[in-house]
Amino acid sequence: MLALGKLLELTLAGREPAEKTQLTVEGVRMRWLSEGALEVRPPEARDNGLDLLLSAGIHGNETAPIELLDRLLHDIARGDLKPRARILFLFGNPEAIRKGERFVEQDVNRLFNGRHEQSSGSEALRACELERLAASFFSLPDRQRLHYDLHTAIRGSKIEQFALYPWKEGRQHSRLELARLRAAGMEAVLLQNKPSIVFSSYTYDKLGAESFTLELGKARPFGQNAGVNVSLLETRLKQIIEGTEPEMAEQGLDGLQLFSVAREIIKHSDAFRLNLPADIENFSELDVGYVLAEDLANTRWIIEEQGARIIFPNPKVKNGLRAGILIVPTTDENLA
Ligand SMILES: O=C(O)CCC(=O)N[C@@H](CCC(=O)O)C(=O)O
Ligand SMILES: [Zn+2]
Repeated sequence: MLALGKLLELTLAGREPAEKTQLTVEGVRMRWLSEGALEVRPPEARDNGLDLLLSAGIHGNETAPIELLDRLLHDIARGDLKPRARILFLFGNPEAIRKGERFVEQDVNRLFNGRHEQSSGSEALRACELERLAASFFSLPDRQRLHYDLHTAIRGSKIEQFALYPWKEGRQHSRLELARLRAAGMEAVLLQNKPSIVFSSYTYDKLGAESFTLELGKARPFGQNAGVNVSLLETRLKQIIEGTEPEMAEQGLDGLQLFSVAREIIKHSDAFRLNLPADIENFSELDVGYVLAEDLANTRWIIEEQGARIIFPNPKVKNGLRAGILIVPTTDENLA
């Protein structure tokens, strides 16, 4: 296998490759761009016009998606997977990946869409670099742009695999992309309804990509991901990469559950209290009238929405950040 196929090994060792560019036997060019960043380019005659950004390890302890990208890269470097798409592989937070932690000083996934400019430290610099790498990758005209930012969650979930679909004023969510996600094993999609500071929102909003955060299961250390079944996603990604994806029925979302955001729960102060058991699962339902959280100055978050569910509850986030998302079921009537 070509040395550049070992991007994960290089990243874990904090090493630069001796050769920055290598060609596979198939004529696929692999180019190391920066720590944890590698571009794959098919021979011109085989290029099908898709630019695919695959990122993982934005949170350093979310290893199943990192292992998945590592396998895809190995296959490309061995010549077993023959890309027709241009691909940018990104391991988001190398320092945190080496430490096996979600982040070192601050959550990289709260530093996009300009937030890194109001901050400092290595993670703010990394968010800036990731924006630059993504912007440069998605700068070629007249090409399709697709970004999957792969994650695993802190806690268990009643719905194991799901996607979050960013929002932009005047832009409709695509039914075809949802059908693609369903085929890739996603059971639910959260349709966002306001701007956000996560990586997928940046590439959706500023770079015009179809972008998604994908949640694939529960976060575990390297080598302990047998419980995270990414086989449908892996098969789909290989098909997207090789340009062999089966036709998607435009209408059929095949039981995909859709949710929208009712409210984001923001932690305003150290007095913030979240009234949920520590082991509560994502997508747990909450009854109307339930006092979900309390904060400074007698602020209370009380459930008013029928069918409300909670995802990503986390009272340990820094003040000013999201400590959970309250979601409600929605329909497919506003899809493009
Ligand atoms: O399990 C959790 O609480 C968080 C899992 C995770 O890292 N999720 C992403 C979602 C990003 C998005 O909103 O699209 C995150 O919180 O950064
Ligand atoms: Zn994550």
